[in-house]
Amino acid sequence: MSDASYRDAIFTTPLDRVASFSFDEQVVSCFPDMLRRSVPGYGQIIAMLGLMARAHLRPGARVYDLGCSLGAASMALAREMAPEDIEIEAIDLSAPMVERASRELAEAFPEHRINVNQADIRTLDYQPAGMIVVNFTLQFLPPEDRDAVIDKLYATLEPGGMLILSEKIISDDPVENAWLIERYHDFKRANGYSDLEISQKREALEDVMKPDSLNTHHARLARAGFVRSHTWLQYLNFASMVAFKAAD
Ligand SMILES: C[S@@+](CC[C@H](N)C(=O)[O-])C[C@H]1O[C@@H](n2cnc3c(N)ncnc32)[C@H](O)[C@@H]1O
Ligand SMILES: O=C(O)C(=O)C[C@]1(C(=O)O)C=C[C@@H](O)C=C1
Repeated sequence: MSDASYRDAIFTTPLDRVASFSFDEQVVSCFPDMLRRSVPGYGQIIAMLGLMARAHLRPGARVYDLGCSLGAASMALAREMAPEDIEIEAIDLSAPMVERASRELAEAFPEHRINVNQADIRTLDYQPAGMIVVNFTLQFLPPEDRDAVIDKLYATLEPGGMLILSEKIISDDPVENAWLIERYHDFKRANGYSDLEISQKREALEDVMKPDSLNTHHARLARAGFVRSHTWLQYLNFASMVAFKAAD
């Protein structure tokens, strides 16, 4: 497969039956364009990851990139950190994502210690880490599995460790929620998606992606043991949170 990135045209034609969204070859081939045009704040979040690592990571510590897709977060971390200062474990369940991410990361950062593995973040055998990035991945797990994953990530972090959790969110206030979704659809239209593409994508995601509210996320983080968590970015119905484990 070529590494070229194509324009996302997956939902441009009317479909008799819209299949559930999955991270297959078709999505892989247009994924950077899809993220850029579909996730408000995506570029800003990625750009901050290296700076967060610089500010908080113990030199040489392990960092997990969970649901790494094509490795954009790992790339941002490697760009900012010297090879001896970071060891990256990038994990994804999708074979085509892992195949392409491992090739591109090895080409771009031959000196860095970056392992890309196909695995389920719910059952992964985690090793101690200083930082964990979960960028738009938790939302794809069944809601009943999310508490246990966050508990595992808490246990994986070293004292003083940091979790970055980015997610599509809902608002607990129905009026605010409807407004955010309407403006999000405006955002997509402004980025070249048609009404048909927007509605078919929405249908495809309905059964596979169930966003939580920020309150639910922060309550889950607190319950897991994180000493503090806050939302460091919100752009429409997309947000990124940071959570810290207490230093010993
Ligand atoms: C929206 S994408 C993540 C984008 C990526 N983190 C970035 O910043 O560019 C969600 C990814 O999570 C992966 N994923 C979904 N469920 C997973 C699971 N249980 N274990 C590992 N990866 C999973 C998908 O294959 C997909 O590549
Ligand atoms: O297009 C949407 O409606 C989205 O929610 C965007 C979103 C995401 O939030 O992860 C959904 C699926 C793809 O992984 C890329 C982006």
